[in-house]
Amino acid sequence: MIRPIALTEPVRAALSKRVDAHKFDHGHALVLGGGPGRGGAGRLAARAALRIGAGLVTLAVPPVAVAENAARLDAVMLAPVPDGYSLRGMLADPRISAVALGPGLGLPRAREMVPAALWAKRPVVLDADALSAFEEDTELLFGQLRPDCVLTPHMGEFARLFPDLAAAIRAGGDAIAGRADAVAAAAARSGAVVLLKGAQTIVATPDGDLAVNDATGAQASPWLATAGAGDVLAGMIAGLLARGFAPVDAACAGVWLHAEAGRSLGPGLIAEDLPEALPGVFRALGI
Ligand SMILES: NC(=O)C1=CN([C@@H]2O[C@H](COP(=O)(O)OP(=O)(O)OC[C@H]3O[C@@H](n4cnc5c(N)ncnc54)[C@H](O)[C@@H]3O)[C@@H](O)[C@H]2O)[C@@H](O)CC1
Ligand SMILES: Nc1ncnc2c1ncn2[C@@H]1O[C@H](COP(=O)(O)OP(=O)(O)O)[C@@H](O)[C@H]1O
Repeated sequence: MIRPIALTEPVRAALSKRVDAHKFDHGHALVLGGGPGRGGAGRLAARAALRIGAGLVTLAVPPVAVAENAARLDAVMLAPVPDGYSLRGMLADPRISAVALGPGLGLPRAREMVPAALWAKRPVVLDADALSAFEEDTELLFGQLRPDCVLTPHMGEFARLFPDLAAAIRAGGDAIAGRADAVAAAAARSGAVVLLKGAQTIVATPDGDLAVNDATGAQASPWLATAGAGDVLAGMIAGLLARGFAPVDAACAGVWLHAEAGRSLGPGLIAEDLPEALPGVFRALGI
């Protein structure tokens, strides 16, 4: 049974901020960024995590990328994190309540940083290079995953981690039922929440919850097919995890708000616009 993703009243209520709360009540998201000249994707994710309401967001980059990022960031904080050892040290701070990595990370840095991020047993979003880096050894990745990890592949990344399931999707003519079965199987196999992106985005949990956000027909948002839109989604989900949302709720609410931001902007949108559209989306929801 596949349920449609909707923004329920409890989720809407959880998105608002209590009048007497302070920033640490809303969590601290850590986003890993890539090297010089590859920083855009991480910055998009970090900005999205902050806009969706995480109290603090830090972008952790290789020391050689600090100058580039310092010139581009204000509200998002910046930390030099050279290697996995250094990341583990940062994650000793229990106030860091969620981690996102993959966008723009590069495959070698992803291979080093993913185990360090998972070691800390904090909710984690794995996207882009954090998924592709394990194409040759998926069992190494799956052996470290937990139900509070959210994997956010597009179809190309999904095929790298689950080639047989991607083949089954293709064999079924890319029909929604076949995609849903494949994502459910991927969640069961990996032990994590799996979110397969696309015009119809599917979310599955290891224990069998299955949901779809259908951005076709009246809900179409075709201008989301633009570079960096997925990096923004990863950041939104990380921000919600940092705020304490359950993994499946963070994934579903993130997809819903991302699509709504896309619809509110319409033709001409680029990835940078999506986090900036969230205040308008929240206003329309009465948040
Ligand atoms: N502004 C930026 O800095 C951006 C950086 N990006 C980063 O660039 C790196 C490479 O990511 P890419 O996803 O571009 O490239 P990848 O090579 O990882 O994946 C793209 C490949 O997958 C295939 N594919 C199959 N189905 C697909 C689907 N539904 N959607 C997308 N691709 C599909 C494509 O044909 C292509 O061959 C990542 O680190 C990513 O985060 C991108 O996110 C784009 C924006
Ligand atoms: N035609 C479409 N209609 C609605 N949403 C789309 C469409 N194409 C892509 N998207 C959404 O846009 C985002 C694209 O992410 P992704 O493919 O990872 O791009 P990138 O790697 O460039 O960030 C996903 O959230 C996906 O669901």
